[in-house]
Amino acid sequence: MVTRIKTDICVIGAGSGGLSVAAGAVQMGADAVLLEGHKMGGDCLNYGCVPSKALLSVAKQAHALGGGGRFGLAPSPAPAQVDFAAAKDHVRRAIDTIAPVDSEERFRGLGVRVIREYGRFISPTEVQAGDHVITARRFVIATGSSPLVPPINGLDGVPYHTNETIFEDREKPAHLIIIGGGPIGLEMAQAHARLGCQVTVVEGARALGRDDPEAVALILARLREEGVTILEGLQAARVSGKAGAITLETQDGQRITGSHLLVAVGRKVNLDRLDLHKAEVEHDRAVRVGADLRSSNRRVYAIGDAAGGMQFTHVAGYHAGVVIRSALLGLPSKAREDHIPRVTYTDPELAQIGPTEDEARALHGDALTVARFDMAENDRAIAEDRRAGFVKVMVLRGRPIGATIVGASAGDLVGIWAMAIANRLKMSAVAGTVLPYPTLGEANKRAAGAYFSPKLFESSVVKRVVRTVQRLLP
Ligand SMILES: Cc1cc2nc3c(=O)[nH]c(=O)nc-3n(C[C@H](O)[C@H](O)[C@H](O)COP(=O)(O)OP(=O)(O)OC[C@H]3O[C@@H](n4cnc5c(N)ncnc54)[C@H](O)[C@@H]3O)c2cc1C
Ligand SMILES: NC(=O)c1ccc[n+]([C@@H]2O[C@H](COP(=O)([O-])OP(=O)(O)OC[C@H]3O[C@@H](n4cnc5c(N)ncnc54)[C@H](O)[C@@H]3O)[C@@H](O)[C@H]2O)c1
Repeated sequence: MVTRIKTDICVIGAGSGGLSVAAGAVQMGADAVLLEGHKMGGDCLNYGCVPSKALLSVAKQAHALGGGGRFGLAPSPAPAQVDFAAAKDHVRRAIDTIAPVDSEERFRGLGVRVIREYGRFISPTEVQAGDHVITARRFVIATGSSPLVPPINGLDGVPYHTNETIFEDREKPAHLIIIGGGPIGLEMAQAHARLGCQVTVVEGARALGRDDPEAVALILARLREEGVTILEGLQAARVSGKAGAITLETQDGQRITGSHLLVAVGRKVNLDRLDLHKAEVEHDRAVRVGADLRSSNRRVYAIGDAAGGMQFTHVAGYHAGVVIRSALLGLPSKAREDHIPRVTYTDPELAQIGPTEDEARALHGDALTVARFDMAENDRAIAEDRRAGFVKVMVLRGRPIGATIVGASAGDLVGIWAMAIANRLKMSAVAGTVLPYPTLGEANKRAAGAYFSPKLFESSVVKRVVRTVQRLLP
């Protein structure tokens, strides 16, 4: 028998974006229904950010154990003796520790009606989930994305991992072949290499191809030093073999044999189950939305990965805020992308916000100034021997529009530029901030200082003024 529910807001998908909308909605007094067909917490908690960062952290510890020699500590064997299954226990513990925050129980407690079924539109104003039919004033599609599995010859005949299975596997791969040198491919490459696996990355174009080439070169050099083989400009064309002995053949005929295979070639938005045509919601590879995140059906919003822009947890959370303002308060609300940072958590980390140097030069030509500071000159980086990297800031008419940071803790360091760009602050706001010494964060202030140095120290006008003032002073 069908149960009919009427609500203010029906959220489809309980991942990073959907959970934030549902929690915000009930806490602000709206009635909300939340649909989830699979695991509460979505990709980030179960198959994405959390397990990948947990595995990277074990790998970092293992790597550190092998690197004491340069500090005069008795060197341990490198790589450290790794209990791979125990590393996966750490991954599981991290997920289990966070899971209650995203759980059905917590959301029911907040007052959200949670239905553990996949939802599909049956009309422009109704969604069916199991034997529930939900009529809502507003719908939010927050269905996320899944690993894209490319049509590589033979792939369906061999066992392979995606991000949905690799974190579960407790058996240490002797040789992991990774198709795709994007953030997933490279994070997993470094994690596995540091845990004692042989790793080969096969990348069809350029690894981390959307990022600043100078920063990427630094990361690839580090990965190669650590033993990762990275083959660029080689499309995977065919795979064959069986568990434990998988051969990948590239388009130009090179053959690589490994024990395990990870496919990490991008994402496919989860739209298949939604019957979007019944809701008159237009889509291509994602739901088509405007800056207000509304689709062709004004009652229906799309957020996070489903909205087709930047695919990050913090973007899904930011979208949730935009939708809440519009759907709950009826206020005009638009999403921006210019102030959104992204970070790849290799070691060194790579953080980017706004355009890269090349992109900014193409957009603004001679009006652009690039301010830079090398981590090698940061006292804390020297003290800790973490000197690789730099801060580069793209500046237009005195305001930062982009930043690239590569180096230790780049993901944390980029925060100050995220704040500056989000609030359209001037470079003087960063240059004029006093930061504690010695911190890596001072590199940001020094980059801002580098922007002003030529104006201050190479200006004949400044020199003339100072000389005049000095003559007049008693
Ligand atoms: C390996 C990996 C590492 C990552 N690392 C990071 C990182 O470090 N930092 C970062 O910011 N981002 C990272 N990401 C990206 C991040 O995970 C996603 O951008 C984020 O999870 C998107 O949130 P979302 O709410 O759009 O979708 P999701 O979190 O994927 O949630 C969507 C939910 O909708 C459900 N669903 C789908 N269809 C339906 C339906 N019809 N009815 C009901 N429920 C449905 C799904 O089961 C899922 O639970 C990573 C991704 C991967 C794969
Ligand atoms: N730290 C983070 O925030 C983080 C980490 C992981 C993933 N993510 C999110 O997940 C998204 C997906 O990551 P991803 O790494 O899977 O995708 P991606 O699209 O960023 O990279 C995939 C790579 O695979 C290559 N490729 C495609 N087909 C190929 C083939 N047949 N042979 C060889 N190479 C091929 C592409 O050239 C590309 O470089 C990211 O863009 C990001 O939004 C974020």
